[in-house]
Amino acid sequence: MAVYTEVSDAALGAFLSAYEIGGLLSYKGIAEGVENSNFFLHTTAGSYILTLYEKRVRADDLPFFIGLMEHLSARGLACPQPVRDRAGTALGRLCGRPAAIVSFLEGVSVKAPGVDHCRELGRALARLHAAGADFAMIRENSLSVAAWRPLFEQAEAQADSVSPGLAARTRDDLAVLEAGWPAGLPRGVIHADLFTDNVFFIGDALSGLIDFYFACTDAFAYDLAVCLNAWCFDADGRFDRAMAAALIAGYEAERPLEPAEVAALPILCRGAALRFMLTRLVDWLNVPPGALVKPKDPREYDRRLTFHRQARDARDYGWWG
Ligand SMILES: Nc1ncnc2c1ncn2[C@@H]1O[C@H](COP(=O)(O)OP(=O)(O)O)[C@@H](O)[C@H]1O
Ligand SMILES: N[C@@H](CCOP(=O)(O)O)C(=O)O
Repeated sequence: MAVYTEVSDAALGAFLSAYEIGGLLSYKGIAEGVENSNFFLHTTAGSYILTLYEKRVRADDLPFFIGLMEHLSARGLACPQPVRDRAGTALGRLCGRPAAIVSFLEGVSVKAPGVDHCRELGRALARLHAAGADFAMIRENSLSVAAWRPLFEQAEAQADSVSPGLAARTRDDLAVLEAGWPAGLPRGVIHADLFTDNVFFIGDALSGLIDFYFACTDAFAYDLAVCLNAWCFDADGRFDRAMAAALIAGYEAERPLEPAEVAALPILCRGAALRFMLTRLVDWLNVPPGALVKPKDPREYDRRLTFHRQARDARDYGWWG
């Protein structure tokens, strides 16, 4: 359960008094998520999500995240809409943390996605990229290639205790990725963390995207690479090319990839896998005492890297041109 900061009834009541969202009927900590503390709020006016921003979220970045959700909602993308208080502010402070209230989205995340889910996801990802095109703010990706070696250095000494040989494998990956990381690809607003738990469906239809707290300005194809990693490996860690083909086809139905993006897909996928392996590894080795959180397993992404290391070109990822 990701609740790093406990919120008392009294503190929440005082915080909510600044908003026009009715009287509080109930609230509870949300079991899913790993980054922030999230609470489900039920008020006389409806349902909302309260987020207290924790560790990896920099306060300076919050105006980007809040502004982006407002921008995307205004363009019809189904994503959380920040709620402003009576003073017109969407960012407050609660229990010593920056905090915001956003609209509640209906839908459920799929644990075992299929081809149709992947096609829908691809379309939604391309629509997100299009809807962000005229968003004025810039946020560089603070978890891109330059951040990976410093992350690894935090965990290097203990890496082999998590998986034998992990330190050496990671050193090799870093050398390849730092030498060959592509520059100059089409870029704009990307989600950068569109895992299955951040995508809601109602029946077979995609109903919303959540969790924009890694969103940034980076290569569109890197976002696709994050999704290929998160959606297209089965429970045993085998890559499912049919799901990947559907994801890419869904994306290309809205926004065809440029040749340079197609050529870069293998290295982008390898880099995306390393990024999640490293943040998971650091978290795995540093669970805060008393935190109600289940860290995610870095070994899942160590296994994905085995696939990416031997991939030759975009066809290995289901792209058929
Ligand atoms: N706007 C929303 N509508 C409905 N549920 C939400 C919303 N935002 C978050 N949640 C719920 O809270 C969980 C954790 O949110 P998330 O933003 O992924 O947290 P974290 O950033 O801590 O990983 C989600 O898996 C979902 O169940
Ligand atoms: N998606 C990341 C962890 C971030 O968690 P989220 O709940 O914010 O998606 C991972 O799987 O490592």
